[in-house]
Amino acid sequence: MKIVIDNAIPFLEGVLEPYAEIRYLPGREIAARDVRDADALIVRTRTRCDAALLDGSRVRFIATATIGFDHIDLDYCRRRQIGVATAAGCNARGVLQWIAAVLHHLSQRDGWHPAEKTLGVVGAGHVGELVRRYAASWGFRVLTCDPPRAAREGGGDFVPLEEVARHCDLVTFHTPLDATTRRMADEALLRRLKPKAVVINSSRGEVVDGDALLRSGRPYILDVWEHEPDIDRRLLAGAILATPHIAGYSAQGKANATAMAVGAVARRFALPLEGWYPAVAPSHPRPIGWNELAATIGARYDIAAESDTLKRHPERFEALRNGYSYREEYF
Ligand SMILES: NC(=O)C1=CN([C@@H]2O[C@H](COP(=O)(O)OP(=O)(O)OC[C@H]3O[C@@H](n4cnc5c(N)ncnc54)[C@H](O)[C@@H]3O)[C@@H](O)[C@H]2O)C=CC1
Ligand SMILES: O=C(O)C(=O)[C@H](O)COP(=O)(O)O
Repeated sequence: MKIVIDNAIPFLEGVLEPYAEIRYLPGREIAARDVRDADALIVRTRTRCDAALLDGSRVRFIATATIGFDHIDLDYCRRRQIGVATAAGCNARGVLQWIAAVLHHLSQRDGWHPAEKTLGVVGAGHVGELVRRYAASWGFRVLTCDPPRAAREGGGDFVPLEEVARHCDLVTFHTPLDATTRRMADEALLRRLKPKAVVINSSRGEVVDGDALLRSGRPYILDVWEHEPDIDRRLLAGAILATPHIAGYSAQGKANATAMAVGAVARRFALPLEGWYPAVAPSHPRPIGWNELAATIGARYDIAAESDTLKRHPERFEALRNGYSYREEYF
């Protein structure tokens, strides 16, 4: 058996070698000729898994060590009977920490307390639901928009996007990228936001129309970008904070992702690796009050310094991600 693996997936070297021939390659460079004789792929967001990559190959299974899966053509895989496994929820707490750092930075910069602000959460899955819960505990009034959940759960505690736009001082996007969410923050929506409402995007760059965002004059903070790693320099320059798609880069999030990918491959090919987990200290999920957060987040995660680095060196977007010191999850 042969498995082709993105060489930036951490904690993986040596784990699958006893059971398969392994080839590590940079995710962006994995090409059709590399996967032709592979049985399985373990990828990240950097490998587009579609007909161009997979036609004529013998790949039967793809595990992605990421939450998002918009880089995988699921219809094609279904037609070709290629199994796909994702790492649902793996790094949701990493993103929560990024959001906490963002909110704390804004509160310091603009001199407000969460009790004075309404936060809109668009998409309330693994990430959005955590954000909604913690933000409410910090004192924000939280309005949540998630039409698929509202339909499934019969309304629930959800509001239409229109209401988020009308009432929120900050709007954070946590949807997958698909046909319903591509450019959901378009000219029309951005125009309906409050004039000083801050747009925060850590979902996928394509969820927010970057040109429209610039034209709207709304302040914004971005972790994800259209056309990564060749990001729009005007958009970068105008961001309050700009980070290189690392919101989910916590040590525990990466460990979860690798373990979930290994577990999926082990189940599919009957390898004795069920329950394998890397030697990484587990996270300790716990509530954290706003005061404790304010007193600790700066020492744990200097998001302003990270943003300065990206602004000075946008050409290093991918290198900054690949050389990232994964953050520890401490709540
Ligand atoms: N920047 C980063 O490092 C990371 C980014 N992500 C991105 O964040 C996204 C969300 O992650 P999870 O919460 O784990 O996904 P999830 O699948 O658990 O939740 C997504 C939620 O969005 C909702 N949704 C779908 N369409 C919607 C629409 N049109 N309007 C409003 N809500 C809608 C779904 O009903 C679901 O509840 C991922 O798909 C991924 O693209 C995830 C992890 C790290
Ligand atoms: O999990 C996701 O979805 C993400 O966007 C990741 O945190 C970033 O993924 P990679 O850099 O590992 O592709």
